[in-house]
Amino acid sequence: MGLRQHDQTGHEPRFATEPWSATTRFLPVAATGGVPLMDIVERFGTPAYVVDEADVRGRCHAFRAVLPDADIVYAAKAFLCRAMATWIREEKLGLDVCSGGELAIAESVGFPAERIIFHGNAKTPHELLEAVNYGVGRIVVDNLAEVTRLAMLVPPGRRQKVLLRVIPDIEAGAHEAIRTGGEGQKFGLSIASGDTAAAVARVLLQPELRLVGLHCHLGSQIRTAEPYEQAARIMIEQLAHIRDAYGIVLPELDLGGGQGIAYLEAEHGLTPDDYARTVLKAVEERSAALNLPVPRLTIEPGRSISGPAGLTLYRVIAVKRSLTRTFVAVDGGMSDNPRPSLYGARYTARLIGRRSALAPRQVTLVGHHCEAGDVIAESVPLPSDIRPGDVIAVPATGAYHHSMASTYNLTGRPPVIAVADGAARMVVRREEIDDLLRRDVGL
Ligand SMILES: Cc1ncc(COP(=O)(O)O)c(C=O)c1O
Ligand SMILES: N[C@@H](CCCC[NH3+])C(=O)O
Repeated sequence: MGLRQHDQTGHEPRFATEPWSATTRFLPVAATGGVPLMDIVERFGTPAYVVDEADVRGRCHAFRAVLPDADIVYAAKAFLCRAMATWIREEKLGLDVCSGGELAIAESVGFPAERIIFHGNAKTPHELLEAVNYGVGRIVVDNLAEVTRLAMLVPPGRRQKVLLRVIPDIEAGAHEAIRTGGEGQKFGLSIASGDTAAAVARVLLQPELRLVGLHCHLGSQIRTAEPYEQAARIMIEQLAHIRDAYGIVLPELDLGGGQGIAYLEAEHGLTPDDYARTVLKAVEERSAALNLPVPRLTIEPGRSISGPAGLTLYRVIAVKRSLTRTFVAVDGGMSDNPRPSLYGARYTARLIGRRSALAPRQVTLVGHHCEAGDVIAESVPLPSDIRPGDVIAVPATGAYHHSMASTYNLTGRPPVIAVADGAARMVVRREEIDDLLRRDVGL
């Protein structure tokens, strides 16, 4: 979802779905959603997360179009609620879940179990049991101990399909905290240490488990295709090693997610086209070279499906001109967007609801939390008459915002408002003080 700038007619910005193109940008584009943002502010208040259903569905189609033979599995951790799980189910994608909570949402909308992949580096026995009982299609084994633990939970007469999560030893991702493809981080089985080989041997010894393939996930917010090309080659080589060592050809290869998006106007995301072209070529070439059948591919995009489809609306509470900077403080902050403080993530923002003839000036958009680091965006150009009561929209907040929101300073989490066909509806309600107090059982 892009934000249309104020047009010459002075109309309020409306929702606008950006088609996938060579780049993903927040440039003026034709309005399609038809919901004025100020209507949402008036009906639902601020702060509020807004998600454009058509945009989400369009991004699902875009991946499906370029990878018609692959399983496209949406990574729920990016953004999940019942509405989102329903759209993903209707779009016939799979769902990657990594907790009992995410699985419960999937179950609550009747998400087909076979299309679910269950992840996690420390799945509890209870979570494993829930996953097995629901009949999830694949469980991704992350460590050696999990093999027997899982096998013991599978009911007699059933065989649980598993993938092994392998460390391809590739460094990719926008920040150290979201790089998961190298040695020395907590996810997956090392090839170099022999853990991958040991895990294959262990799984093959368990009649309750059926090893169907390998998985890797390099990291997140990767904006070029090269790391995926490398990963595809390394993973195909691992499939060939397994064939040579055990005489079995594993039919599936899951390359995880991580496709990057644009957060700023000057940035480019990794398009499904570029991603698919590079990965398919690498998989086909390397398979042919090693005399392996081309495996069935799975990918797990999260951010690139929900991220650009969302934005956050805030109300300006205070404007402070210090000696060095102008601070624009809004009614949300690090509780609804922890990404700047966790990963140094950068955002842009727009004034909506009124036009200003004044030239923009660079401001620092900050939240209301009791932390000096509670910054939503640095150096944002906003009109110099920005004032309390104004409404600000921050684009590209559809992934890892709602799902990572906290109640810091006992702030209730914002609602999620879905827009579709010119109408807005609340799909997750605002967290009220009563919700926060309900958990506190007192003395
Ligand atoms: C196993 C796995 N798959 C998929 C994803 C989705 O990543 P992204 O939202 O960057 O596409 C993640 C998160 O990084 C992950 O851990
Ligand atoms: N939470 C991270 C992405 C982590 C992906 C999960 N492995 C972010 O907001 O960028």
